[in-house]
Amino acid sequence: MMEHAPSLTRSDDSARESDSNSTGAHTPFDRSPFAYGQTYTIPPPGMDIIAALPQRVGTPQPSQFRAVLPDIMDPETAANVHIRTVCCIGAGYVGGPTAAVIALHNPHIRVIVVDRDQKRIDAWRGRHLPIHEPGLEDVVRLARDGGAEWYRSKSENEPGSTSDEVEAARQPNLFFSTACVETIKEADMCLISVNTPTKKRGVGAGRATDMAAFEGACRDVAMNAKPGCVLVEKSTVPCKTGQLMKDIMEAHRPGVVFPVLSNPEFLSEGTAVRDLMQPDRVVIGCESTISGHRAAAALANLYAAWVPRERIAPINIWSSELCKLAANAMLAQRISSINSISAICERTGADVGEIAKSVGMDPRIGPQFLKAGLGFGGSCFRKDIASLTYLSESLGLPEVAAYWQQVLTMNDFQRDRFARNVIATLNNSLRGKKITILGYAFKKNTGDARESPALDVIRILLEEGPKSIAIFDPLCSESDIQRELSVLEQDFAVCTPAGPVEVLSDPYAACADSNAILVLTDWDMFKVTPQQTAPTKLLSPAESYDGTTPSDILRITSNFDQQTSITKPPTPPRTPKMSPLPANLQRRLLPEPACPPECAECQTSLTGHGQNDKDILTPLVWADISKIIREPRLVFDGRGVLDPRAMVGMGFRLETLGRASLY
Ligand SMILES: NC(=O)C1=CN([C@@H]2O[C@H](COP(=O)(O)OP(=O)(O)OC[C@H]3O[C@@H](n4cnc5c(N)ncnc54)[C@H](O)[C@@H]3O)[C@@H](O)[C@H]2O)C=CC1
Ligand SMILES: O=C(O)[C@H]1O[C@H](OP(=O)(O)OP(=O)(O)OC[C@H]2O[C@@H](n3ccc(=O)[nH]c3=O)[C@H](O)[C@@H]2O)[C@H](O)[C@@H](O)[C@@H]1O
Repeated sequence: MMEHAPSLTRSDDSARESDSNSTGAHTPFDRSPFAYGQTYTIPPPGMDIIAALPQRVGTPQPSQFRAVLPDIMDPETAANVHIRTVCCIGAGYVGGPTAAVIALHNPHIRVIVVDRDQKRIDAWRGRHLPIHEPGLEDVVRLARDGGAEWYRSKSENEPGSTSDEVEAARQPNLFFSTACVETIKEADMCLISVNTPTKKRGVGAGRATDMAAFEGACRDVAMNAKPGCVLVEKSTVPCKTGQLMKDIMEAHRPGVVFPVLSNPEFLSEGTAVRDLMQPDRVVIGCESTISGHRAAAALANLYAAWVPRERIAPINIWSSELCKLAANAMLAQRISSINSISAICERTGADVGEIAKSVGMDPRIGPQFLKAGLGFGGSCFRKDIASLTYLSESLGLPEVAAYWQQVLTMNDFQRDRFARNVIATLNNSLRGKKITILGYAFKKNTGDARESPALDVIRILLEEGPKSIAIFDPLCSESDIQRELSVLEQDFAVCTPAGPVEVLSDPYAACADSNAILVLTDWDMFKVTPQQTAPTKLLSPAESYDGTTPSDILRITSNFDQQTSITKPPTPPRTPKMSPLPANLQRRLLPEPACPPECAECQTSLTGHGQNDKDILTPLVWADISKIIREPRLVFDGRGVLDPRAMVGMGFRLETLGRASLY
């Protein structure tokens, strides 16, 4: 292995490395971006700011070394750093899919994903992947399990030809392991994609980034990596974290060069595979040193296996770190902007959907991220804006911090006023009342229950002491939802047997006898289609449906005056499974034996072998729901997914964020 190690030492670059003097500080917030042992004087008006930056004695000016630096996009430059083994640290929503797509497109490279969480690693190795992402299963299977040899008739490509040609079997090149240290020792490149949440306590609590996991991963690398191993920040980190990494490496391995790159990830959950397969851009931030450029070229080369080179953007490392925070902040800012307008709409009779449409038709603005609703959730927007706010404050820019803080304030305002409207509409009391929550995930097509807007809504509702809160989500598991809700346990009994909150796997059971239904996720299955406006056949309990599985029939026994039994609509025929792989790769997938009948995951998990992504989209029959909820059939649409006319036509009273009430 060692013979293939990237053979960079400090002497290669000593004249040109732009490392700064370390202050030994532990987070980039502890120091000004210009500090690192130097002072910076604000230049007089009109003076070139770059020219005013302090220069280290003996450090060549950028203009001096630019000419001798190799071109990052030149494949020959990449050839200077031999990448045979990539270690991806962190097998989460980013690490797993990213590693899988890199491995798929670079069959000659071994990609090993490591994590300390044994359960997660076991799941990645098994048939039920730990995360649900459309198309992910096929990508993982081909890279992890290898592909069958394939006899391709030449006539497929050359009509008239009769001879066959063989595509060799594909060897597995994606591995999952808990052996972090051993894998780091082998790696030529380490992608760090561990979690970087907001600090919960201590200095900067609630805003600063908790770098503990990231620093831990860096220390593991520092103590074990081969000299010259390329370190890649994939996690979203505060600007100047690259310096922190260099400081950690220098502390443990003085004098050894470890090039540091920033390669932020822009994928969205629910579309991760598509985003990775067809990225808008791949940003690679590097230092202006020979080792930095060579390392960046090597990473660019991995991506160039499937991403057009013009979409790979080599930039300054600090710009790269900051552009990730800026991108998330600006996307979130659009959501808060349209949500602020939605509040005005409700008081004026304007319709926020119409406004978003007309505003978005201006090509300078564009239609995306203008969907009003409960505001943004998920594990990233809030923490990244908090991080940007904290960074701004640390840099002595309170006005900038206040500007971005307002995006978060507006987000909180939105879910707060939504929940308060529910309470007000129910006569300011939830005592003895049942509330149904349809959708817990922070957005559709993901089973990620983290940082859901639903949590804030539930917290406010619980203050009113409802009789019960029934939650249904097609993909979030009961255990994940309960884990998220457990943060409320200090104030309320929540999911305990005596607690009011229950997670149900059947939407009709969740809605039965409810005083109000709250739609909190934009799942397609909640949308109203013509099919959903027609009730399915209602059966009396006596003539109930003789289906074979309990979930095919729902008998709702409520304290309604009449007992009703309702059949669910027939399950639509299974649609062919969506695969991101081209046909020639799909047919090389190795057959997977079925799980044993007692496989617990098969009963509960919606991910894994054979799972059809469209199975989770079986539409809800609102006409049936109108018969099982209490008068006045209140529905609160927090995501703007329900058609007002259709809902009112079915007898519902509908309240939608950003629209005047309809009933
Ligand atoms: N979730 C998303 O859609 C996106 C997340 N990001 C960023 O990517 C980073 C990772 O996010 P997720 O994948 O969502 O996090 P995650 O929480 O799903 O996964 C992180 C994994 O890292 C593991 N880990 C932590 N420290 C470790 C160590 N020292 N050694 C080995 N494993 C370790 C944890 O056990 C966990 O499984 C974060 O910085 C996030 O901001 C960026 C773009 C999209
Ligand atoms: O850094 C990250 O983690 C990622 O964060 C977001 O991706 P994600 O959070 O997965 O999902 P989004 O589609 O951005 O939605 C975020 C939240 O905003 C809400 N949203 C989105 C769009 C909109 O118009 N309105 C709206 O309320 C969604 O419902 C969801 O709660 C970004 O879109 C990704 O580019 C980024 O990589």
